[in-house]
Amino acid sequence: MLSVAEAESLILNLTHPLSDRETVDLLTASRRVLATEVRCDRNFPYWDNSAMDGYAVRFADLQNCSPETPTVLEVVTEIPAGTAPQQTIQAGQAARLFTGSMMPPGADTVVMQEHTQRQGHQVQILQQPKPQAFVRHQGDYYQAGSPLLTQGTILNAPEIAVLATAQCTQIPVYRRPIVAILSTGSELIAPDQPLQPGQIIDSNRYALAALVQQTGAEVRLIDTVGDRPADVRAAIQDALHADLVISSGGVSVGDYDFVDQTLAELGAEIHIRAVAVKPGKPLTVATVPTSDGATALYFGLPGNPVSALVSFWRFVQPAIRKLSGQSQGWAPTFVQAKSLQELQISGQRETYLWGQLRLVNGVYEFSLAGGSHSSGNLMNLIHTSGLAMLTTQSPTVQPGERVRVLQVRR
Ligand SMILES: Nc1nc2c(c(=O)[nH]1)N[C@H]1C(S)=C(S)[C@@H](COP(=O)(O)OP(=O)(O)OC[C@H]3O[C@@H](n4cnc5c(N)ncnc54)[C@H](O)[C@@H]3O)O[C@H]1N2
Ligand code: MOO
Ligand SMILES: [Mg+2]
Repeated sequence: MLSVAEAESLILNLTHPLSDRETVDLLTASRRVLATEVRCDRNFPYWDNSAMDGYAVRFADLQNCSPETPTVLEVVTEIPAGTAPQQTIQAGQAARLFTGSMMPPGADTVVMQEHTQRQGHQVQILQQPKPQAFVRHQGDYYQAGSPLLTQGTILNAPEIAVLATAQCTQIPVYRRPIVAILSTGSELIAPDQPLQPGQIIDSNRYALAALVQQTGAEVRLIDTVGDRPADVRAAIQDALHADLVISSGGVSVGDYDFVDQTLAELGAEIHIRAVAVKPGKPLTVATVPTSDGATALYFGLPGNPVSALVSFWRFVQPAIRKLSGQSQGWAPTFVQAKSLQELQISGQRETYLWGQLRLVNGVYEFSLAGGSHSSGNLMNLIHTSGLAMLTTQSPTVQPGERVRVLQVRR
């Protein structure tokens, strides 16, 4: 059986970023992935400007200014923000200006208003400034033509602000991956149907749809299918129009587990059948030829609700991130946390225990979910924000000891 690390690297090697692009505007760019490098042909700040409401002065005019020995300057012009200075400041002169106002030629320093006393057309400078004080110089923060944003960056508020400032209003991004979601199982009913003995309400469909959306991909729901080979085959063929397929159920060794067999019939190359991980041991990863000559990446997740979610977080989410064109940050985030309880595993599989991860006074703390850690128990998954990882080399963690925790972004 493959180790988790082997499965992870195999999956990432099988995942090829999409190259199709589309254009979005600044208001629809959130969480999209930039498909090109962006440079700006302007400096930032665009021009020297004031960081304070006050007076633009010539530093050379000022000597040992204090309330007792103020320098008196002639205020020859006013420069409201948004206007261009009309006048060069000469020796003995000052300009009234405001935060964001352009610096006038001749002036090199700003004195904040609180350090001045205005008297008609004159201003007294009551405190000696440092040379160039409160001037935000052209190009201090960014020099025209240098790289600004790299291809593959996820666009969040800071990056969108930068794009707006660079006057980049039509933004090339990668198209979102389309992810098909398919639940298999003759026992499954939809949540709005009456429950008959032996049936199970399909929860994986909804959990996986939420996770796929949170990962920035587009969901394509395939009709839930019973454990009949012909139906499973038709459903998988339907799903293969997507870039990536996630099915749940039917990947173990039971008589009604038809996913692997169906994939093989469809010409798939099956790369993974099981991983030494708990929960989530039966995991099918395949590449399947599609009718239009492309290849879809197929994840057959185990049906148990916890196994399906943990497999998604550990293996599928990184693949969707890579598929999306993100240049980095595909891998799950692991942090070192202090365990609040004793953690213990048995058996030979790398094991993930779910619970809550909190940052308390700068230290991550992991609190194990109460109740049964069974892969069929989705009830105590509520509020899960971390999965503590225990390996066969160190199968126990004492309260207060450190443990690696996979951070589940909420
Ligand atoms: N003899 C063995 N039996 C099992 C093994 C094994 O190694 N040998 N592995 C066990 C493990 S571990 C897991 S995990 C499961 C995986 O089973 P399948 O992927 O084949 O899934 P199913 O048999 O179809 O269902 C398992 C379980 O999950 C429930 N389920 C399925 N789909 C959904 C859904 N959409 N929403 C909610 N619940 C779902 C299903 O009713 C079953 O209870 O196999 C073990 N068995
Ligand atoms: O590996 Mo299964 O996912 O433990 O229940
Ligand atoms: Mg089964």
